[in-house]
Amino acid sequence: MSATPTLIGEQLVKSFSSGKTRQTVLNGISLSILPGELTLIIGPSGSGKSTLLSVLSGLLLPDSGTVHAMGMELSRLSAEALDRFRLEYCGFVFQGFNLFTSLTALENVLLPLNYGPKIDKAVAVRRATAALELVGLGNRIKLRPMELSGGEKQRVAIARALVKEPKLLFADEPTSALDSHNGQIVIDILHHIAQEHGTTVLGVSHDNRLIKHADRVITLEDGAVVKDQRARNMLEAA
Ligand SMILES: Nc1ncnc2c1ncn2[C@@H]1O[C@H](COP(=O)(O)OP(=O)(O)OP(=O)(O)O)[C@@H](O)[C@H]1O
Repeated sequence: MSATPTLIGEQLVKSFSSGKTRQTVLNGISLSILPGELTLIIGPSGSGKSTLLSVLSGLLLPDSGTVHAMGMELSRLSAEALDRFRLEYCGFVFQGFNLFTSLTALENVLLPLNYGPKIDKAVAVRRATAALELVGLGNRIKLRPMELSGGEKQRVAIARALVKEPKLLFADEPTSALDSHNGQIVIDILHHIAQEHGTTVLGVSHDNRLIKHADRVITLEDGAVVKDQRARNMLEAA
């Protein structure tokens, strides 16, 4: 594989204190994530998956170790530069959709375009519509979240994350609120985005049914990587 990693974590350590106890959640993790692939981090509850995603996306600083994203070392960025980095390069999809209930699908997807360089309203509407078409919702752009199914809401959330064409797309449990059919649609969309747009897509899931849809699966246990497999090898092992 000759692609240059877009996301590199080196010796990442993160602990949380609660009262007098201190829990080490990331135990010196090193990993490199490639563009154009859907990489899935799996592992038991509490193994550190969401914490790792937060550290790799700059939402959380590690106690020690470094994250290089798109060639920048995140711990060296000021708070403002880190905000700019996330606005410019990152899209986020979460389990709970986080849509504004009073806004239509189109209005929800338009929101991120209000931040960053100003663009013409007609251009913004065209881009938001294209993002909704990409997730198969071109005919539902005027509907509000309560008129959409869970799977459709998550697809709106993906369109909102995609509208700024992020280089890095982070998805934390994107399918856990969905039934298996809708979960599969969502993971197929994430896979498609990685392959067709060269986006680095990094997802976290405890849903083992998603494994076969990923290009690469990294397994965490107790804050350490215990397995790192490519799809080809997983099929051969099956
Ligand atoms: N902000 C925090 N303060 C204190 N402890 C935290 C915090 N965030 C996470 N933890 C603890 O860190 C451990 C790992 O949490 P994390 O959410 O990363 O695990 P996970 O593998 O994503 O779990 P799940 O699959 O249940 O979502 C857990 O024991 C959790 O309680």
